[in-house]
Amino acid sequence: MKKLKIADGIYMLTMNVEDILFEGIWELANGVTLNSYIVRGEKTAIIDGVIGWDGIPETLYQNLEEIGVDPQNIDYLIVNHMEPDHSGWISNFRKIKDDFTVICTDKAAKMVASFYGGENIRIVKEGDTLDLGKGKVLSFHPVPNVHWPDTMYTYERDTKTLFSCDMFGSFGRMGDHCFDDEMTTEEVDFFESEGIRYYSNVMTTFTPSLRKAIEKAKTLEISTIAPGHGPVYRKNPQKIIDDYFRFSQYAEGAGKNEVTILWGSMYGMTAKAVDYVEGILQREGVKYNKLEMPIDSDSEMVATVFKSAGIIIAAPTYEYKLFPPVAAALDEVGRKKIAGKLAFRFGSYGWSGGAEKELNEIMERNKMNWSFIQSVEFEGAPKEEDLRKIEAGVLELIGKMKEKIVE
Ligand SMILES: Cc1cc2nc3c(=O)[nH]c(=O)nc-3n(C[C@H](O)[C@H](O)[C@H](O)COP(=O)(O)O)c2cc1C
Repeated sequence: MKKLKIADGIYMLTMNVEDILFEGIWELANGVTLNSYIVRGEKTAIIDGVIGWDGIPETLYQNLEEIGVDPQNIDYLIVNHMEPDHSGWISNFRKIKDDFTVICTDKAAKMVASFYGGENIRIVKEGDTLDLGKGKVLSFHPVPNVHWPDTMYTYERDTKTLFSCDMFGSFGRMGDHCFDDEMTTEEVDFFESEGIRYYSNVMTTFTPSLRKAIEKAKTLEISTIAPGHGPVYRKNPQKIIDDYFRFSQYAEGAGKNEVTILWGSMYGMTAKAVDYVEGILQREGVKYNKLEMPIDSDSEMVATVFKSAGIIIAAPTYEYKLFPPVAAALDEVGRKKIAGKLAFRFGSYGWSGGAEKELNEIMERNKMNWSFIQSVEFEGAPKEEDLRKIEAGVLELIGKMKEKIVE
């Protein structure tokens, strides 16, 4: 666990977590950080926490003492969001001390009580403040359904620091550089990409609420954004606000100037056409990603489809339906409410077809509202004539996707 000073009286405790399935689902190819913050006036508050710490109260003691904080002097536990990756530490903290006040929204209070047992909970509403002394005044700003219904921002007026919890967070382990002003160009790109992965895997379902949270952030004068996951932005907090707005557009069908081929093939017939399409994309100078289902992870798949302006679905018919791993992938994208994408599908069948029908059902069921270029289905191996039709579809996609590009 790293301990860093953010400003006078404000500290960050951060640890990298790897080898877990985030939310029990998402493979973290590059890990994630869990960030916790301490604000010290005459009184001391700790904002969010690190998952269960390591379950050993002494470690928490040691880490706090290294930044000059006696755990016995922590007066307030601020729970911006009750999800156990931020609040799992409450039980362990109780082993050290039990006379503290939990500060949270009304919705979180109910959950704190049901998950950890609830005493000394102070419910806060929009604009309520907590004066810690020595000029440190915290204010609270609910941002419901930024992930869970209970979420709030905590804002420290003296240093203009926004503790934004899941909002403005990203996946990705942090090395020595935890602040935006320390990062190399590669690290900035890494966290942008991990931000997309985080937004698409965890947040995109709540895009309308995230838009409201972006608006609420704009009402606060912000010098520093300190999220629950990922780097702290103190040089240019506007960057992550702008990134999040752009990501919210990806959820509605915009994307980077790239195509994602979401594909699967049992015996290589559809794969032949995928190879052919790759040649076209290379010839046309279009950046593309290939995701073979079920081999690629859902985390990668959702992130890559989410950020792309054009989607090519290549999958055959299987038992009168769409090849199941591709159908499952699209269903997952639909559950995440990734809507409005521009797409083109082709695939092989043996005798009846049926893939197309299920594709339409998935789109309908999830209200995805994707725009499709006329699909191409072919019997057995793709013939010259099929490849010509596929080429026409790909070229139409490349032409139309220009309207979708937001970078
Ligand atoms: C388990 C299985 C089920 C299939 N079900 C159908 C079907 O319901 N209707 C159909 O037209 N073809 C069906 N096929 C045939 C495939 O769609 C056909 O072999 C196609 O060329 C496979 O393309 P691929 O090599 O890209 O996987 C099935 C094939 C397999 C192996």
